[in-house]
Amino acid sequence: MSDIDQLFSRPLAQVGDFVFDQDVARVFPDMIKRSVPGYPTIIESIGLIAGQYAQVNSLIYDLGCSLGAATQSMRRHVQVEGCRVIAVDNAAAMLERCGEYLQAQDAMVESLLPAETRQADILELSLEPCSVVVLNFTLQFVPPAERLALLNKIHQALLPGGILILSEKLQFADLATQENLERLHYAFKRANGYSDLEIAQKRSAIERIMLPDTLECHQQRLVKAGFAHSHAWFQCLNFCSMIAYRD
Ligand SMILES: Nc1ncnc2c1ncn2[C@@H]1O[C@H](C[S@+](CC[C@H]([NH3+])C(=O)[O-])CC(=O)[O-])[C@@H](O)[C@H]1O
Ligand SMILES: O=C(O)C(=O)Cc1ccccc1
Repeated sequence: MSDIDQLFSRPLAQVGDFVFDQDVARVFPDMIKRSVPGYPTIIESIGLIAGQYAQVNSLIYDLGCSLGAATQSMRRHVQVEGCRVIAVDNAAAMLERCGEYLQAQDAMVESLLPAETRQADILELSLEPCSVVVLNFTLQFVPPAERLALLNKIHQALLPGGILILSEKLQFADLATQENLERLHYAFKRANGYSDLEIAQKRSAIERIMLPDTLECHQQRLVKAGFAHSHAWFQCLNFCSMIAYRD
């Protein structure tokens, strides 16, 4: 169903900005697993964590769902009456495949948590009251100036006792730490079969559109958005996942 990622394997005359189009949708499961250290663990754990915080008769949002890996995991783990997942992405090619994967999951497993897809810009979407919101490697693609407003909106929509699960690639203020973890991330990609050319071209494609923040920046912004309590629950190299609590 999904192909091997070879999108950056040939030398390109010019590397344009990365877009979530049909070519990316076709290889995305392979690309993200070979590019993000800890991704399978994060996906499985999102289901587990959501299972602890999902509330009866409430919504769960998966914002920037791509092909719906986090949504599928939550559907496997959450067994709460009247709960429903809304999986949102603004990329038509990604969301179309997400819908197909969710249908395939329905065909394989009985009585899963209901899930629906919605094509929308998460910056414009109005959120209904919800118990769990997932931003799994999505905030890093949102323009930095819009990030606080998005987190504010999420905090306002969360029910008391609700949580935001926020996963991001991290930047480090300390130069040596930044260089060490970046080098290890490249070693991870090399070990997963990417060539130096693929790594360099992918880096050029994402450097203008994917802008990671430091952990401190995330924590301070979460506080500003109203999340008095947050902490990391996972880090592998320069990739991290946090939980932020709506008191
Ligand atoms: N403004 C926006 N509105 C809606 N969607 C957006 C927006 N900006 C970016 N996206 C979407 O956010 C997703 C980011 S990928 C998330 C992986 C997934 N969460 C996973 O659990 O596999 C991360 C990565 O590729 O590194 C893409 O599908 C974009 O179209
Ligand atoms: O590939 C990278 O270097 C990344 O940081 C992660 C990534 C994964 C999939 C699409 C875009 C970025």
